[in-house]
Amino acid sequence: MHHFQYRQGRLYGEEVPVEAIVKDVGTPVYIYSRATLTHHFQVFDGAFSSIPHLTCYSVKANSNLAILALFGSLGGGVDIVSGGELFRARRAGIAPAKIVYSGVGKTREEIDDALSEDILMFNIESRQELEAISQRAQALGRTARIALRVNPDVDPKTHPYIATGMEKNKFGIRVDEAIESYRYAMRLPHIKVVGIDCHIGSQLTDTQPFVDALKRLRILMERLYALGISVQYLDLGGGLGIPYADEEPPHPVEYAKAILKEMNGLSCTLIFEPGRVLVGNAGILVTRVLYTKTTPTKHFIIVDAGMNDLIRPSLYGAYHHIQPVVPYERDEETVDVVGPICESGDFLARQRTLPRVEPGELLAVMSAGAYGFSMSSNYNSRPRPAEVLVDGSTYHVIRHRETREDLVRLEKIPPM
Ligand SMILES: Cc1ncc(COP(=O)(O)O)c(C=O)c1O
Ligand SMILES: N[C@@H](CCCC[NH3+])C(=O)O
Repeated sequence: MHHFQYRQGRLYGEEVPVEAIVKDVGTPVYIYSRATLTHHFQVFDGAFSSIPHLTCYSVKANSNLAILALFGSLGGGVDIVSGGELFRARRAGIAPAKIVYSGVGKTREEIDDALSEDILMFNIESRQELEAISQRAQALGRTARIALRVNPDVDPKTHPYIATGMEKNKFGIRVDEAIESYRYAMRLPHIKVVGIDCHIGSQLTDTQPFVDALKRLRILMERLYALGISVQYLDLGGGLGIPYADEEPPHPVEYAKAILKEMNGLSCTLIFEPGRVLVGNAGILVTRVLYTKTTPTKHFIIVDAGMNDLIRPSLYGAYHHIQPVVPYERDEETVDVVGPICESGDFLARQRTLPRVEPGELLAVMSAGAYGFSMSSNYNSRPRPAEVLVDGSTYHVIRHRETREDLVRLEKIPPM
């Protein structure tokens, strides 16, 4: 369910015509719907209302302060993976007691910042990291609450670049090393073992891998319990997929049912780190057609958004539905929708059947709310797009379009 629908032949974000936003803000522009974001959060969070839990939105999916503040206002916490994300979360008013910190490469400076903020929990990904956090906590006179991120070695059946819970991935600690690591953690000064964590991958379209991972974590928890180590938090990560094309991922309620069934009376507070499922279909990227071009083998639609603005098609071969902002009856053709970047890998769609579009026309790239702006870059010295949050019949620019001055702001020419 999302709030980007046609009304009287024009695409709207909630009550606002997309063309009106473009007239004001230009293209390319990311547009998000507050009603959709709110609905998605409430459905996900509400699905677990029968047990103690904390929904920690995964900041990397879309890191705009307005989005973080919105989820914060709905009772959410956050999952962070860097000092930059910690800074954003705090700036958006997220309480440290609702922040969990994952990631394989936390630096000393980042660890110190998170210790000083007294976040809820570090999700530890290696022995060396555990030692580093213990040392820093001791040096700062703090106690670090920790969970070990366990790699349960289950196949999430997703794109290999975004599978994280298999033995060959860099993430987490192997299940058979976990017991020893927990015993070790219990002996370390200034470390308080409070949880167990896993995150097996992203864009999962089946509940089974989540259930399989939970089964393995349960067994581990029981073994830990037998050794006198009990944990208060069970963090199951994120990963629930969304429909981009014809995928049929489980509804959050179905996902919750499968998890709650497998919990089977296990008593602890569940933590979730959903990203994509909350924001993916709550955002679109609007781009303008610059030119069309036909070669002996192809029709190209050249638009003003490129792989620097939305890298998912180029990086993962990901599908994003593309539709005209003002649709009307016309012939269709099979096209490549490409950007202005000087790379043949710069495309938003390949071999796609679309209505025959004209230069100047607006296209909406759907399902662009997750890993869209947050993965954008300035490649080819392109200022990054504006971001807009629609709220009923009004809208707010929640990030201004970058300027050319922004591009060179941090650069300096040394004496020549
Ligand atoms: C540790 C961790 N938690 C949560 C997420 C969010 O994943 P998703 O956007 O698939 O829900 C990710 C990204 O895959 C992650 O690496
Ligand atoms: N960036 C990926 C998801 C990666 C999740 C990070 N752990 C995507 O666009 O699908």
